[in-house]
Amino acid sequence: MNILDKIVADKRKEVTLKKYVIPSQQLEKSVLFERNTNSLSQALRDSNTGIIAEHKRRSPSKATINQNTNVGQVAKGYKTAGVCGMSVLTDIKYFGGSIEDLLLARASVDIPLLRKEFIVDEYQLLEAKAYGADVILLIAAVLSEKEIKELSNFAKNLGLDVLLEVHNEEELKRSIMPSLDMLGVNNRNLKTFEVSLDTSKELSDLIPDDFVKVSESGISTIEAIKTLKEFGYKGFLIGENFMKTDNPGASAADFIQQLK
Ligand SMILES: O=P(O)(O)OC[C@@H](O)[C@@H](O)c1c[nH]c2ccccc12
Repeated sequence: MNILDKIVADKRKEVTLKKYVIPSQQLEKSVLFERNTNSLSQALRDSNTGIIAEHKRRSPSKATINQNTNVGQVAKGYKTAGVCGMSVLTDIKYFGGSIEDLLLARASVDIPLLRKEFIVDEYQLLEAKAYGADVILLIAAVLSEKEIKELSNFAKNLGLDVLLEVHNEEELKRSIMPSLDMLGVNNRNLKTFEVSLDTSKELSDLIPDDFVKVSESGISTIEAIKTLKEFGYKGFLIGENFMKTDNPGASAADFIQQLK
């Protein structure tokens, strides 16, 4: 079993338990369920910088990145920095996040928020909406074409933007469908943790122009963004490079300033 299989097996158990504790009907009663969402794909289309900044305490590939964060403050810092959106990791076991992190970010800022999670069940989409998300991530490596279709349509009906993440040509080819807003290429292989920006470069031509292209992971330099832009990317998902500093918001601000 690779790490991704383990994460997904644990996730299925977690979702089963959560359904008992907080049934779907209860999620639908959340005041946030009625909230009008903000589109990240539109924000990226309108932007020259395209930064999506992530809140990430730790990861299986890196252990601790930053355990002393106040997610509300990080969200405000990212917003002030001028990011297009913020990604909030909500997985507890492997990334040290929580669904409450999403809620705290929502209470602090009005920018588009991405629920960064291993989504395997519609329940998690109801939860995303109920806790204030605008966007959800679907990971092709853990979903069939049918699952991607069902989950993305379900998300669209809730008014959520959909970012579909791929890592290779096979995943990309079976995943392209109209219910997606953004196609993300993860430069990190979630099974081996190997990182290479070449993944984004190699797959860019295969992504139809109607989708906003996002490059994810391992981005830490202005040079990298300039190169990725030449390959058609409009969005850049950055976690560790900001989170490893004492002040993620300030480091995002400094980065975005240099991009302008
Ligand atoms: O910290 P980085 O290398 O900048 O990466 C951020 C983000 O791309 C990464 O956290 C990520 C991309 N896809 C994921 C799927 C699940 C968990 C995490 C991720």
